[in-house]
Amino acid sequence: MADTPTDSKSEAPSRSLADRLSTSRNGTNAEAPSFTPGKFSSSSWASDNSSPSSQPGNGVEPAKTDSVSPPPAPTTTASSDLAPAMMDGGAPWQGDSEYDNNVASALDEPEFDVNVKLSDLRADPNSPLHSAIKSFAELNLPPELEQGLIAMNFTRPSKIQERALPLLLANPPTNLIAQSQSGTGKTAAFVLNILTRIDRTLPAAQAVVLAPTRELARQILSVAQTMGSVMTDLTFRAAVPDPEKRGQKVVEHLVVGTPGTISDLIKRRLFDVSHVQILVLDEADSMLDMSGMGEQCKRVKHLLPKDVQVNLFSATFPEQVMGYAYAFAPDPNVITLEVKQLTVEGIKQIYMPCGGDEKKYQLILKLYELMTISSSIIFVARRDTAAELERRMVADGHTVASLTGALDGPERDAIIDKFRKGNAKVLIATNVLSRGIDVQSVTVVINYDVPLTSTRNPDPETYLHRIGRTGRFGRVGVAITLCQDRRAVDQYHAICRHFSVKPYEVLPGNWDEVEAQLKRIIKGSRAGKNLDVNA
Ligand SMILES: Nc1ncnc2c1ncn2[C@@H]1O[C@H](COP(=O)(O)OP(=O)(O)OP(=O)(O)O)[C@@H](O)[C@H]1O
Repeated sequence: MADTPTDSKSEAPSRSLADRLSTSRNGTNAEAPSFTPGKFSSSSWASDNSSPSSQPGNGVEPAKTDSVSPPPAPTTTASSDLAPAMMDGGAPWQGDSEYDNNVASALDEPEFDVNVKLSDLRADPNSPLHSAIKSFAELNLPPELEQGLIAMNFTRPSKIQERALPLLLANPPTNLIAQSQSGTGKTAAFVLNILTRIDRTLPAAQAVVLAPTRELARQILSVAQTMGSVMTDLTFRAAVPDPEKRGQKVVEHLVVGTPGTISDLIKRRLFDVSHVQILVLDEADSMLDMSGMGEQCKRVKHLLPKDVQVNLFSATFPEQVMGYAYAFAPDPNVITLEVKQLTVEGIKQIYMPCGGDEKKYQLILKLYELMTISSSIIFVARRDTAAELERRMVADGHTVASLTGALDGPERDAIIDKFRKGNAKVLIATNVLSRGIDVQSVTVVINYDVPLTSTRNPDPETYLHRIGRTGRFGRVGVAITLCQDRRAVDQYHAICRHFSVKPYEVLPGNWDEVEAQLKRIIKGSRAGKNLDVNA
């Protein structure tokens, strides 16, 4: 098992992937993938440029309503055959316990000519980034928080922020179940409510946010710290497994953590929850999954004051968890989306049938040869697949890192931080990273394995969350799913049918043609429309 994060410069021969990957960040915007460095110059993905997304409006229901010579390819094993410890996340969550190189490219045009501004997206009432109001000021937030929003560079609310905030901020506090597409700003919605309600003169914990992984908990905490940066005396605590903090009392105003750690702190009387007035579950549908963290979340809630305001946020609320959601957050206001509204138009969805596991591995190498990618995540189903894929890619000269639940907390923190900083450009991950992680430079997500549930059925929710690691807040992204056999193709199509999505099929083989197709797809992204890639 390649437990060590590899960014192995010593082994990197002539073809270091990192050398060919551009860190194309411009302001807060990441560059969309382009092709064949040297031939195809990167487009200027200027700040605020992106493709339009056309999502129907959110419906607000008011209240009550993986070298050598040659090693085997990383295998894709049916999840039902797995020792549970090999799996991370997905459905259900495992918790925090946690070639020919002859591409005669015709892609020598300097750049695509279509740019669509974020402001255009915001003007489109069907976009999830649209809001009727022009600024956060109209939400009557405390002035210090407006300063925090300036620190975040947020000028206007997104649709979910515009709709959720008035419901969250109203008094008496009411529970909320809120759904909005990936990357549309749900974090800010619940953090703003929390920061508005905390009484800083009271030196006690007043808000608890539960997240499924330490990475997401740390990310949420960091958003809150930035937003609350001008609020003097506001204190924060990450409650994730951390040997250094074991035994330390929780006295901070806002506590963000994983449910196991938080319930443990409360039970050991290290966390006085008597002043907690807000409980937020991010990725609430996976948190409430009774085969996952549901019991731990219930336990935490039962330890909190009875009148706590409960906020459940996610991009997905499958029908089977809605009952748990209503029981967990009684009498809520509800903001929901129809299933066909859930996919983000800016994320171009591609699948590539590739005829076997070894061919799948070769395809990965080829894709990284063809595309100049800012940052990318390769999702795999199993920890051993991640380890083997990492080992092979490194042996083949690529610089990659991998993050799975097999690593201990500090190792995970170091890897995700390195990826965020752009010091690792390719991250191989299990589903432990499929939800919530916001790294704007991620322009490509590759599903090395079609996401499946523990019962080996197609897993649309995990798919949606995985591909949602790209295309954040109006940016362009590409999601490529590799299908090693007919069955995987069928499983992929079942997922697409679930979301009423018509994916692009790109057949490997003729690499000139593959390159041309990918180019057309991305061009279509920038133009905000689906082009006929076979045209
Ligand atoms: N009003 C805003 N203006 C500009 N950028 C924003 C705004 N709100 C959020 N963002 C940015 O959008 C990105 C996505 O936000 P966030 O991570 O909260 O999305 P999310 O809806 O929680 O996604 P997911 O479902 O994947 O968890 C972040 O980089 C955040 O900084």
